[in-house]
Amino acid sequence: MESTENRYKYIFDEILTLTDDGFVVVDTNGVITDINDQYCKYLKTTKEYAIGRSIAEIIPNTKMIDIVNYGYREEGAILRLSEERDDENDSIFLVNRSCVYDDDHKVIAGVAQVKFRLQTLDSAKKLMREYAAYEFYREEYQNRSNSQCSFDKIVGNSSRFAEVKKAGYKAAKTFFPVLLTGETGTGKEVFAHAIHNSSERREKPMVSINCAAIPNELLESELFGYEEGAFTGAKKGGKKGKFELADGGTLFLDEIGDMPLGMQAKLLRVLQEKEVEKIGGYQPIPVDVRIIAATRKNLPEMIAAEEFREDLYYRLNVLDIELPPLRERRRDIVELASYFLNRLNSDYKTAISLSPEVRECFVSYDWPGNIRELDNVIKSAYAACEDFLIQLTDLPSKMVSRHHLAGEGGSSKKLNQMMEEYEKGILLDVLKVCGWNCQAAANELGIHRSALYKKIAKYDLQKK
Ligand SMILES: Nc1ncnc2c1ncn2[C@@H]1O[C@H](COP(=O)(O)OP(=O)(O)OP(=O)(O)O)[C@@H](O)[C@H]1O
Repeated sequence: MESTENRYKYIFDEILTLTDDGFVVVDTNGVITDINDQYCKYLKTTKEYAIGRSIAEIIPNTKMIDIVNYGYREEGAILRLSEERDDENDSIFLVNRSCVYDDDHKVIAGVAQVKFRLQTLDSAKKLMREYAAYEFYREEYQNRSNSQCSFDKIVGNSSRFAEVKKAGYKAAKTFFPVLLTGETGTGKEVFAHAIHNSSERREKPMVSINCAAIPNELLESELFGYEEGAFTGAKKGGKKGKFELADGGTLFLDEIGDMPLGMQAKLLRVLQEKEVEKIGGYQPIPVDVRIIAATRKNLPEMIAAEEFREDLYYRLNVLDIELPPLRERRRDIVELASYFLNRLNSDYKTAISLSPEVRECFVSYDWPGNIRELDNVIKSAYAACEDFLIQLTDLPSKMVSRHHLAGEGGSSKKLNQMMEEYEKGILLDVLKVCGWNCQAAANELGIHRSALYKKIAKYDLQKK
């Protein structure tokens, strides 16, 4: 049976072999009794040579002689082992030194531990810090996108828009692809976010790509990624494509109507196979992505003109949601305008409001740029306004001149005529949406049913 002393010697040797650190042990005279290979390798010596020699001979600037002579310990000291090494980082380490006592508290040896993996530890700490920062921004981003883009936060309560929101909410509860159509600035992107944020995928990323904004030759690498060395200028380590980044979440393909035909074929293949092949890669990567596409183009017309693939259209257009232009939901205009103005008021601690004439002008204007245009008009009027009230003079001249056709320079009768036309338009919209159910339409308009009958008679409104 092994003696206790031998047993510990074997264990001690094994520990010195297994560790990544350098270890050296000296006796009370500073003579090396043990040293492991890791330390020898660094010192460019061998165990056979070092053991039995004074440590000062092997490491000229050693402190181990003091440690055993004066009996103290030192933790976390920075050591620069050799001045001659050219790579400075390679010669700086963290060192723990200590003396060993026997039962009578007499110094019997000195031990030094050199942490060669200092750089690795530092990198790990740096990574941890960066990961914490990344987590912070990820949560912030998620909070912001969740708070700004959920269906209950989307402004607009006209019956036409409420129907569209309902369709969006229903779509969010399925996993089918969604095609969002509508003029520019009608809120397609906002809707895409709301669908993602109301879906089961909300904890996973929603990744967006604007197919019109990316040059054709880059679109493929943006969507599918590439392997290192795939082409001249490819990044070291390659690059993940949007499909991979959106794995488990949603990929928003904005302006899909601008995707070149060649790319449409590749996209179709990915949607069919549910896997992507990186440029320069051989292994297909499985991806689980929900697609939401958007366009302001008329895809059926593009299909007829052979500019858009019909098979891709049917893949994308499982659920079709059309965002109505603002002029078809005039009841939302003032609410949206107030929403944008309140946002500015709260940001800049002001209390600016809209004059009744401005409201009228807004309701009668056609808003070709839709909600985006309205947002911009509010911003420029807010900047231009001198009192606490936004007046017609603060609006872009093209809007006011059209509005003035009805007011200034003419009689008030002309304005009345215009207002009546708009009232007629709103009544027709609401009646249409309510299927000509007068009670429902009156409720929607917030007027009594008899008042609605009078207006129907006044304008001679009829179901076509
Ligand atoms: N219902 C809404 N409530 C508040 N702001 C909205 C709403 N819909 C859209 N917006 C704002 O209007 C602007 C345009 O919206 P968005 O970018 O979603 O439109 P889009 O239809 O995707 O436009 P495009 O086709 O030009 O890309 C954005 O600033 C958005 O925040």
